[in-house]
Amino acid sequence: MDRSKKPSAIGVGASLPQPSVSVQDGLIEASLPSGESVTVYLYGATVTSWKANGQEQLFLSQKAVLDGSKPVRGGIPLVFPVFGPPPQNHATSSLPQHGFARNSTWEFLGKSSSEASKGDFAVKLDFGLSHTMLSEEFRKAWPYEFGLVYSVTLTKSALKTSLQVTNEGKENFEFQVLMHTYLSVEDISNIRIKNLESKTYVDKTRNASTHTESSPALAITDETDRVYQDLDPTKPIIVSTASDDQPLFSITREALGDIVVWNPWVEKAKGMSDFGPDEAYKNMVCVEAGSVSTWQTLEAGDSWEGVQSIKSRL
Ligand SMILES: O=P(O)(O)OC[C@H]1O[C@H](O)[C@H](O)[C@@H](O)[C@@H]1O
Repeated sequence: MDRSKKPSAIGVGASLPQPSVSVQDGLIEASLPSGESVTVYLYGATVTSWKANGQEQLFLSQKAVLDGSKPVRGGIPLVFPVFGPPPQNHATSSLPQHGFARNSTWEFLGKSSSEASKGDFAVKLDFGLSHTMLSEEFRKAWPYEFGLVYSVTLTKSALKTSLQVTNEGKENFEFQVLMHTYLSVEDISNIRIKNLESKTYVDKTRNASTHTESSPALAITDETDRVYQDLDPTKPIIVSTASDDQPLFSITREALGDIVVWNPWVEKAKGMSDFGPDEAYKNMVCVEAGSVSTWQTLEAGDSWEGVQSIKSRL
């Protein structure tokens, strides 16, 4: 008799559904028994899909390039160590727009899972990037010894992304960081963004002029590219529907005091070769948690951590 095939009490227990993680061809996928899932490319450690409540929550352009030849247009690209075009006469001056994190290949450091209560799982995926892993071009352009650990945690109710930056060298460096989240929405005209009222913002569509937000519920009706500054990270940014005031997303942050709101609208969308279809600007809004209005200085040996947590359809 083949005893190895005999069912046992332990065997029955072990067959209860568990989170699963698959790793193949530069792609990590995790899913929970309750149906939520997340997909992360090693290229850029870019989250490209997050499914919750039976629906995709992130926008990914149909023309997004996924072969590692350019940053992914959609999902959650990571911006580090500079946001936007680098300033002149700064340590980041020779880097491309938004730095190198989104266009470098990260390593998968591993997974862990926990069960808060019966059947309520969390699965965490960790990714790493360090100085020696960069291309020669990026290493030369930003010669600091750094370590990044990016953790993506999927639970039934939320997707949490946290980035830890460590200065592993002997000299201080300055950085900016941003989680460039492309949220998927059905119809941009029915979207309102709350909890920005009375905050100062820089409008990049109007010569980087400074304004104060007057609206309690921001509507996107044109090209929008604003950097809201000095928010209370623990106060959630709420993305809701205009028609019935239903909350779609709630975004809390730790140590990420700025929020960028971006929608390319008609002309800019047409002008991006990797954005498509042209009309897809109606189905996305970027609400990007970051620390970009000033520079973080990291002393030798020190670490810093920024966290974003997105809940969907509360
Ligand atoms: O085209 P990318 O380099 O991906 O940048 C896309 C967008 O990112 C951010 O939201 C910036 O505020 C925008 O100014 C920029 O256009």
